[in-house]
Amino acid sequence: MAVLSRCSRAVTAATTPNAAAAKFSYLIRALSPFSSSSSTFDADNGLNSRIKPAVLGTLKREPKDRNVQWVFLGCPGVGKGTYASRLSDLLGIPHIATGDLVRDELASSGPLSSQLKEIVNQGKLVSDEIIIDLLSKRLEAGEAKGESGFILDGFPRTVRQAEILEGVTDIDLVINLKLREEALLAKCLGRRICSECGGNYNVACIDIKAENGKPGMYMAPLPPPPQCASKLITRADDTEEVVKQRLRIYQAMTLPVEDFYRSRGKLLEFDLPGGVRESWPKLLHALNLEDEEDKQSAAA
Ligand SMILES: Nc1ncnc2c1ncn2[C@@H]1O[C@H](COP(=O)(O)OP(=O)(O)O)[C@@H](O)[C@H]1O
Repeated sequence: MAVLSRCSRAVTAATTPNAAAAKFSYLIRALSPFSSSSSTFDADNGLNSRIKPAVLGTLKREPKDRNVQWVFLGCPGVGKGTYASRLSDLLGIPHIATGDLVRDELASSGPLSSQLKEIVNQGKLVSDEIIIDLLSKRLEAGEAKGESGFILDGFPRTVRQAEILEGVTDIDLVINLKLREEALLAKCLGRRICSECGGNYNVACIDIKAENGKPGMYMAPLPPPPQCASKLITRADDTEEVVKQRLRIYQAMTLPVEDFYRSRGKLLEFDLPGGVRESWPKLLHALNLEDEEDKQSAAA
């Protein structure tokens, strides 16, 4: 769509968040024809009662409703990809991970490839312009296939990215995944990806003992299915040094994004109580989505 490529170019040229937002607006408005039907958050209620009606409202899929537009926030290794992809399967909404878009670009040996490789392998953030350009193209391709709604993972990662997104579409809910710091590094180092299907697994077995009044935590490994076992690869940026740098950059650049959404009443804080088996049902409960899973299991 011409409008979309015009917008990608416009964002590249923009110098301030407002200018970028104004130009980028063509893009997401074109992708979200129903973006004015935003969720209603009741700031006077408690967190769950504030979130649940919004979630339910967007799941009703009444004729004029669009699909949900959610964002996953959280430190490297917290499990954004795992939970976003499960929710994407459950709700039939695309899971768009900007880290995957960057890795696809790296693998393509396109013009950006060597520039990106250097940035990513040092644990640094890619420029807002490049990431918005990659995201625009992904959204455009999705729109052409009739996609509606999204679960974003890894975007926004700076306040400027959040301002641009907020300026152009309504994000219904931001799920902020939290995990004890001791577990994050081990989770990144244990991460394995199937080179064929892209599935995410983890060989780390996290067993934090209770200490000084703090409870222990156990997270079982997430093993690959037999067909993926011989095709596992490790991300080049999942080395100890680079993960530590990514964690530092998260604190500096992405923590303020949590505040950005918190102040707008869109942030759902979710403390992961353990591994997927323990955490998934609790996350569904927090999102009031247990019925969706029951329906899916019954249909299977
Ligand atoms: N929104 C973004 N802004 C800038 N850089 C990004 C963004 N998303 C991904 N990247 C780049 O891609 C890398 C991998 O991203 P991701 O897979 O989301 O990693 P993480 O495990 O650190 O959450 C990041 O370290 C960064 O270089």
